Amino acid sequence: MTYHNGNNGHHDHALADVDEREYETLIIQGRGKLEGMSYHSDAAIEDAVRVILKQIGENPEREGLQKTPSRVAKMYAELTAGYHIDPDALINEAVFSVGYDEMVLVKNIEFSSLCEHHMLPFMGRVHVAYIPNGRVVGLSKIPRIVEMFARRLQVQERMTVQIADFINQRLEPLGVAVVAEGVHMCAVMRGVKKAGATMVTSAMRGVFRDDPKTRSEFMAHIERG
Ligand SMILES: Nc1nc2c(ncn2[C@@H]2O[C@H](COP(=O)(O)OP(=O)(O)OP(=O)(O)O)[C@@H](O)[C@H]2O)c(=O)[nH]1
Ligand SMILES: [Zn+2]
Repeated sequence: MTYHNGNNGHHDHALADVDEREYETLIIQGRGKLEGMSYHSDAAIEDAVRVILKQIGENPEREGLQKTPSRVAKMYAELTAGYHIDPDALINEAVFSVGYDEMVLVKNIEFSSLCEHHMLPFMGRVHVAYIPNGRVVGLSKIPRIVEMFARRLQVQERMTVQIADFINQRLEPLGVAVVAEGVHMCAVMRGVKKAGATMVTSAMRGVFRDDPKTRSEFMAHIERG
């Protein structure tokens, strides 16, 4: 839909210059992968950033800001690349049959994401454990799975659950545990301004949910740092 201001056919604001179909195409062009692909800029995002710059009282044409709209557009392509990752390509058949049924734990996986409420970063660490049921996944794939769900607009709870459910579906293990610890810039830089507060979320599936001993073994591992 386009909006006209009614007098000379000019649009009210820059975003309205792009109709919806065009806008979708631009979004698709703007997508990026986590690596191995350059990020394209997105004209509609650039226009929107120029509007924001003007509205906060800045001059988008001044030297330091001239390239900012295209930088921001590329930045969003990178920070939201997780929407466009193909989970099958990510796993790349790196699921192996192994007769190992003890806990596999990958801890201190760093993540950064954007909160969906303010589009400000939240970042921290994720710890992932599972107990295989005949199948294990390539070690590097666990941080990649975390990235796929972090590089979207998120709430930390949903990111945590998505990581757990994805591993649960792909490996059908005896259990999965995911704990995320995040610091939210929307609570640090603005609003309540609580710099020291960390949010901890968890998702437990299978034996981690049903068996307190397995769960506390996992918690003991991650509390050790
Ligand atoms: N549960 C949860 N809340 C989040 C997350 N990221 C941001 N929030 C919160 O989402 C809430 C949005 O609340 P609103 O009252 O709609 O927004 P607001 O007026 O900006 O709120 P304040 O931050 O309290 O100033 C805030 O309490 C944020 O701290 C997250 O990952 N999980
Ligand atoms: Zn927020």
